[in-house]
Amino acid sequence: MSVHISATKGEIAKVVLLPGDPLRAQFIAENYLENPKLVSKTRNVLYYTGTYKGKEITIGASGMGCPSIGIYSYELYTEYGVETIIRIGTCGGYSKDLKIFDIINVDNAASESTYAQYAWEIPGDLMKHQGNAYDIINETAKELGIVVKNHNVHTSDIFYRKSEDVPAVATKYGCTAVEMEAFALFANAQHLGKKAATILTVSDIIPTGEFISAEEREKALHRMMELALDAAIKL
Ligand SMILES: O=P(O)(O)O[C@H]1O[C@H](CO)[C@@H](O)[C@H]1O
Ligand SMILES: O=c1cc[nH]c(=O)[nH]1
Repeated sequence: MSVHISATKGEIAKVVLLPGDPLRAQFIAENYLENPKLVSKTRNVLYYTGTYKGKEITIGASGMGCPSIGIYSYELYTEYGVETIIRIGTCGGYSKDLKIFDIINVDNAASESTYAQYAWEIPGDLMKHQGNAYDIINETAKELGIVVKNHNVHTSDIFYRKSEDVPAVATKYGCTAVEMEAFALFANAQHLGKKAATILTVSDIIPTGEFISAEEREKALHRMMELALDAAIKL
């Protein structure tokens, strides 16, 4: 039991899939895991452990933003012995070159966030994915015939903003899309010597204003879910 997760130590698997949304975690667990067991519901942030193709996997939520994923990923790595976290999230495309439902396997997350600096004294505005999960996701995508884009993304603290211009840090690193957690996840994993990857489905195209509904964000991300699960069983 940690401050924000009520599971007992043996109830969390070594590999955890981490969407932002607790109801997406519940949907994946109930539709893909064999014998899913609810192991934590502190603050209504749901964690389930079950098996997928015979391997034990935990699926839980990170909440939104660097502070929230910073807490959950730190407790999972340090209090539950988790070795790998794969974030499975949604993102907004900065250009019309991306299409709704495109999938990105994040190489680097660029951010204005002070999280890495102030938490772990890791300087700079770019954090890389950690360990071999990224490569395994790419290999698994090939096997499943799923097209993934290996892009840098922008991790922002901001969802709504005044200016429609692409923020400078995103331009600096060629980020094609924006989300809100990968930077802090990668920072925690680097500091702790753990593995972390982030797979994102494009849910909004910022220049055109296209977007998918909250229900689709919860349920219609099947290819990303299958990719993450089939990669997770190799980790
Ligand atoms: O769909 P999730 O995983 O929550 O990810 C994205 O969606 C949320 C914003 O709507 C932020 O958490 C952002 O990173
Ligand atoms: O952070 C996010 C996630 C989805 N769509 C956005 O525009 N931003």
